[in-house]
Amino acid sequence: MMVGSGDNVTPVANAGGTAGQERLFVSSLSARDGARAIRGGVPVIFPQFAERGDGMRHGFARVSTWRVADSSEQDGAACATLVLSREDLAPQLASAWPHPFELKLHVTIRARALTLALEVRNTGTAAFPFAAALHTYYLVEDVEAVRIDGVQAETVAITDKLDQIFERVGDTIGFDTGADKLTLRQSGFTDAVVWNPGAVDSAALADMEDEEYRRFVCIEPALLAPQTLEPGGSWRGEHHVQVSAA
Ligand SMILES: O=P(O)(O)OC[C@H]1O[C@H](O)[C@H](O)[C@@H](O)[C@@H]1O
Repeated sequence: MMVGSGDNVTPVANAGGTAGQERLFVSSLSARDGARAIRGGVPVIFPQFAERGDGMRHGFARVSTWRVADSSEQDGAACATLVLSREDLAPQLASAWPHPFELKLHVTIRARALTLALEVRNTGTAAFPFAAALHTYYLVEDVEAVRIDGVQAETVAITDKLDQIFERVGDTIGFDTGADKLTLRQSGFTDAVVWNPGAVDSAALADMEDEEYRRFVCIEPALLAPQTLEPGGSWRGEHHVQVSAA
């Protein structure tokens, strides 16, 4: 599952007064039929990150069909809550991860801001460990113009493939897209992952055009060290994207 997929993409922000400007990248070759994870938007990573675990790569949440539990308009914001629980999983996914759980993704979209809040609840009778991330694909004009501040002491620039984990980051990341500036805030998520495949890896990805790597960067709020959730326990991570300047 991802936010901002395909034809019904919702603009995150009107940067610099440009109405309806798309902010999230979705690859032109991405599967949209649920057969594979969507290459773009905001895939929800749960219950494991990448191959840090013995389950499927990046977990099952991004290849499962979530339910829309609620949608509304409040104070000028469009809101929706999406839910995924064990009962929603395809049988082979459910049998591979035998823990009753509930995920809720609260999405709030304003003219110049997007907030995603992910809640994880243990609805079973035994503790389980999990990791999580919101694998946000930001659309940019030219990845080489991107500058990222706040994940390490120095500004991060992307000149080739970059796949880097930044542990224990602060709660605010400055993201200069090259065209304008976004402020990213996160809570609950302790880490951040920055990823761009570069030319060589991009060419090897079946669900991306060879040159599309130039058009995005992933900056992913993440909880990488597996967290143990006791029965009845819950965890919440928030991700807030704000257009701060044109
Ligand atoms: O190709 P995917 O399974 O969607 O993973 C895409 C990328 O996700 C994260 O950013 C990881 O840090 C990368 O190592 C990985 O290549």
